[in-house]
Amino acid sequence: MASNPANLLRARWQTVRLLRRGGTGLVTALVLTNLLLGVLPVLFIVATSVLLGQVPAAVTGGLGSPAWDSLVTVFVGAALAFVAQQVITPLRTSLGDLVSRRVDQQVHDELMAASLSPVGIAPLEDEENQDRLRVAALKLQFAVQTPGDACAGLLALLARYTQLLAYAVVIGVAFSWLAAAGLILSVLLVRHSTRGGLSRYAEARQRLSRAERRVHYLRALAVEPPAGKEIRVFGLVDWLTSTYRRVYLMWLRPMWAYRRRILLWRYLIFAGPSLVVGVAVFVAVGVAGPATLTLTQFALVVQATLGAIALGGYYAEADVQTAVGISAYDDVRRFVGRLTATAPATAPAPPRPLPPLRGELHFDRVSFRYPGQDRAVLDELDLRIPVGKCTAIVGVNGAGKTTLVKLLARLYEPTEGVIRADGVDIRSYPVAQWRAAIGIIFQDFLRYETSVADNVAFGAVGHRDDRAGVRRAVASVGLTDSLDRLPAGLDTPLARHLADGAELSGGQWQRVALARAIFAVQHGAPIVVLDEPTANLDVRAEARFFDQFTELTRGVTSLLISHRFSTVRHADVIVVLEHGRVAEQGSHEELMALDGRYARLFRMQADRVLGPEESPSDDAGTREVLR
Ligand SMILES: Nc1ncnc2c1ncn2[C@@H]1O[C@H](COP(=O)(O)OP(=O)(O)OP(=O)(O)O)[C@@H](O)[C@H]1O
Repeated sequence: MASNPANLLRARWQTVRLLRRGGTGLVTALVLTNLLLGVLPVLFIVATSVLLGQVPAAVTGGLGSPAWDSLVTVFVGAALAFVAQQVITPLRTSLGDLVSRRVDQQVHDELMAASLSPVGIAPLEDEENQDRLRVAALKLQFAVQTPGDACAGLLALLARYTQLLAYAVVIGVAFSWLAAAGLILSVLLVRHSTRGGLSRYAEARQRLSRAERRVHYLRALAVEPPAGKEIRVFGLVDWLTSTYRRVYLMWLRPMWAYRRRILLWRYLIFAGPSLVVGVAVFVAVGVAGPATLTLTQFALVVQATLGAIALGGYYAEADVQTAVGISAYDDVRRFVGRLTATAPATAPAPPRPLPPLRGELHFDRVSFRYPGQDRAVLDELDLRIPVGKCTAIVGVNGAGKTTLVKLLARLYEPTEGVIRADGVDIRSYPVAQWRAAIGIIFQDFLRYETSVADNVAFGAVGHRDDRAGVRRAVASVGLTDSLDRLPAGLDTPLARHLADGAELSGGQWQRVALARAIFAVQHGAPIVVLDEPTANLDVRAEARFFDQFTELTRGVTSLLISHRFSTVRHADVIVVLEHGRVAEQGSHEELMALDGRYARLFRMQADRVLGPEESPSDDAGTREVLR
């Protein structure tokens, strides 16, 4: 959150507007309870001061005298004011919690809607967006000083400031308006230092959020099961504890410096003068009071002055909540704003329905650079993928194979050039419709913590009820037997921590993902893309999968990305990608005959399988080995 006053004011105003989401009835009730909590302490000191003033007359009049009766009435009034405060304070807390949770729920919805809104994923990967989102989402997730808390805190301030105003009125009426104004001024000065300091503190925390992210990452390494294996096996405990300590201090030391500068010095600078004013008023009351004031007035002014001075401090129910919560909501707003401001993928022509594909997918001089990166991953790539055939893409790590798939799925748009389907720019089709035409299994496919059936059916979510189709897809990847052994078959949730949940092996998960792609094909996806589909499969499973896959994807345009040549060689066309361009393209036989990069890579892998002496020299033999 930017520290300039205009931005601060804007952020506060946004939070005030957020209050509407708490519901009119609930917010009104919270406003009223806060106003009451502002007035009741003042009523209490008025009552007790009057009580004190009436004591001499009541003592003189004795039990049962009118003065005594009046004393009792005032006492009851004071007691009522006291009891009402005790009753209303927890009520205010509960109402505040309700408003807070209601507001937070809606902020969560806003955040999710915004995160899901961009057509591609580039805005989600933006570093600044990530930092803002992480901080705001963490606060929301753990309900720590959330935007909702800021709303409840803002209303809690009503109670405090109403009280301050009422004390000032009491002092003005009973003693001196100048003293009242002086007191208000001194209290507001201290408040300014406290609140301003807290806002800046929240801002400083935002500035150090990257360092904080690293602290959280290292903490997670220590406590989360996936990292637990390697940390122990590689003996990384000492490394982890010392790195954590170093990184934590790298975050904490500037935080301490900020705290000293922002909180301590600000407090001393502002609190000093205000203390002088407070003491001056108090001395004036002490000196002039006994001569000019009645007993009631004297008690009233002393109590009101003490009460007002006590208000010049930190408000536990409002200060951190508003400072941090307002900053959290500002982060959410900025994140949402940046995402919605991201230009939607431009359609060069009015959207049109997707006709059946007949010819080719063409990456027409496509260049691509990831946002914020200098290096072009794809460089005027000219690649033609024949429709209805199986094309394999090979290339060294980082050659841009997965990037190519992300562009095809329109998760990013090319920096230059156009991707065409049968000559038509794919951006002229509605993005949802285009994506529905592609079944993609990414290398890092998602393992949804839901049933096996859902994990498969998410390949064509519109056909989630097609249990027979799910079973067919599962059978085609050879998973039927293993799944039958699960507690609830296809309905078994794939997460150990869920009731009756199960955990699958890496290879079983990969088969589930492949079944997802097959399910998409069953439901008419004309293009299927598999990124490293067999990396976790054993040799038999791989061979079986390809027999089935060829059968099931007959007529479908399939794209295989793999480092395993036993997978690649099944393709009709093989493309070697290098430095973001096509280096070679042809069938396995053609590329072997060419004796270029592909042939070299192929032989290298054969050598690894059998050793160079046994490595078959002729192509037919090599094929046999790698099958
Ligand atoms: N989200 C991203 N932001 C920035 N750079 C990225 C991103 N994703 C990938 N890259 C970079 O783009 C380059 C190509 O990555 P890509 O994943 O397409 O390679 P690949 O050919 O699929 O590699 P591999 O065989 O290792 O899977 C790499 O240098 C990588 O560092």
